[in-house]
Amino acid sequence: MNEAIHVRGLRVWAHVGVYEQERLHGQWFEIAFSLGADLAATARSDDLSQGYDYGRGIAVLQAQARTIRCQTLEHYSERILDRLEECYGPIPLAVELSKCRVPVPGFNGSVAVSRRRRWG
Ligand SMILES: Nc1nc2c(c(=O)[nH]1)N=C([C@H](O)[C@@H](O)CO)CN2
Repeated sequence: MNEAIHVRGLRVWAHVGVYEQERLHGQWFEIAFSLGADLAATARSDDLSQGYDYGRGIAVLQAQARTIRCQTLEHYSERILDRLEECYGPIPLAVELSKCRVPVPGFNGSVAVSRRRRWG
């Protein structure tokens, strides 16, 4: 993929987790997503209507986070890709979804899954 828009650091509170407590109380996630796209038209014209507005993707994922209920990062990332595809059409998409504080005793790191559709 030669050209892309990268959105990083989108933090959302979502009710996702294998444990019932995670789904009940919710927790922080961080989303990074990329839109594989030819940016030349917007670059030449300086006209966003000829390209991809990353603000729309941010807004749809913020809205999704408020309502989604599921167990695994894998499934949540699939649903994120579904939403981005609804928003932008069948373009190359990539997402990295991180759980910011993982409820595993003695572990203070984060975990992430990365997924792609139509990407290289
Ligand atoms: N492959 C995965 N493994 C686990 C997940 C997950 O989403 N994908 N989630 C959990 C729990 O929700 C975690 O937060 C604490 O154990 C466990 N393993």
